[in-house]
Amino acid sequence: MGHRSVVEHRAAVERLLGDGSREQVPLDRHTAWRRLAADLVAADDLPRFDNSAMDGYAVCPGAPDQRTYLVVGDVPAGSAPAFTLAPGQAARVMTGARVPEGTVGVVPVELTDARPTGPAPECVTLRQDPLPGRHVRLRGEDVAAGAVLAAAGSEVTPALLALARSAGCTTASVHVPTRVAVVATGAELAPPDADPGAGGIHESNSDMVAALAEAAGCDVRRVAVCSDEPDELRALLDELDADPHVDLVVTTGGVSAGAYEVVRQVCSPLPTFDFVHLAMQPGGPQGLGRYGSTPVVCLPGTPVGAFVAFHVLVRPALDRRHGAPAAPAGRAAYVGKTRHTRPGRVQFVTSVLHDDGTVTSPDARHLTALAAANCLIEVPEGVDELVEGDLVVVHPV
Ligand SMILES: Nc1nc2c(c(=O)[nH]1)N[C@H]1C(S)=C(S)[C@@H](COP(=O)(O)OP(=O)(O)OC[C@H]3O[C@@H](n4cnc5c(N)ncnc54)[C@H](O)[C@@H]3O)O[C@H]1N2
Ligand code: MOO
Repeated sequence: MGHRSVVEHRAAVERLLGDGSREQVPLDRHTAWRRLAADLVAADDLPRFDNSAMDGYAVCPGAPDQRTYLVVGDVPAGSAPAFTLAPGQAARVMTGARVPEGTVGVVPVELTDARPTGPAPECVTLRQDPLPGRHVRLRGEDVAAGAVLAAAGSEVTPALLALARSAGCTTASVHVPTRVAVVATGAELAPPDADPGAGGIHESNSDMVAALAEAAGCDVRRVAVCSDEPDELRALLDELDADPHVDLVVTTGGVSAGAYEVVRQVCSPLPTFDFVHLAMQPGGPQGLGRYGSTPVVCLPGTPVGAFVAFHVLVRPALDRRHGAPAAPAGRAAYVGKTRHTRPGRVQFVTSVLHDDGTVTSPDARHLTALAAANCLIEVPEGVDELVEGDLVVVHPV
């Protein structure tokens, strides 16, 4: 086993996963949270035409003291008035309706003598002057056709969906989700509905890693649990390699120094694989390579190690494939309580970042600490103590 820095291994995972692809997809709710692969450009003006922001009367003012106007038309939303207002004329308009040519301003129905419902009256008396532009939304005032609504790399949020659809966009070029298979290995692992027996445990990594992959924008195609039998893992990897719908396999367990390390037994003889011990804790033992033509990233079996390794090593490569901007180098926080750390390796401590900017770490070996964590403190290699009040770098998880 070689020794490798986190930075070096993260780069190796990025090289292994490579670039993703892009596709043109309908701009609907299924596109939400994906990343744009190209700028999204308005197809239409928004608004598409001058329209009323109020239920009321579109008015073309007459004499300065004129209060009562002839109502020459009635315009519900969705219709296009075929007439033009002359000075001294008004038309009843509904919110969102196209205002007739000649409209100077709109007076809300509440500020007139007209009843809000029923047929339009012949005349209307205004209690407010029709101010120029008042309650009129002008064509293109929000966005002009051809304007960039969101740059490549932006996430398609529900609000961006609303903007883009309103501006007439029907499709978008987005990054294709990486199709992932997750394989948890270990003879001791019992599925949730099985009795683990005397020496077995409740299996948990497979769905944790699958959920992390989905949160990273992946399309999880397969979640499997495999024993420590090399032939069983080989058969499963053969099957996944033959599946054209799998871009990446993530395994957990079976990579350290024991006698039954199935992932290492099956993969380390392959010249395309590399098993290393990273200068990082947890998540130190790691492997990566190609099984056939399929990239495989091998995470350690401890749930905390697998979680941390996914965040620190795999997520950045997925973000890159999915067009997300590179994660910031972390944010600063103050240590809330003094604690020892192990020197000699970079530590990623599952921790809680509080609203007051302090960060505390329950016993990081425990899954309760993992479940409570909202960040990882990155403790540099040489540091053996985090002292209350010290500034540290944290990464949100
Ligand atoms: N002699 C050495 N022993 C170990 C070393 C070492 O360097 N020398 N490294 C330790 C470190 S650090 C880690 S991390 C683990 C990694 O071991 P493996 O990746 O081979 O994982 P396993 O041995 O299969 O399992 C470790 C641990 O996690 C539990 N586990 C495994 N898979 C699951 C799962 N899907 N769901 C829930 N829990 C799981 C498993 O039962 C073990 O308790 O090696 C250390 N040993
Ligand atoms: O590196 Mo292991 O993941 O310490 O626990």
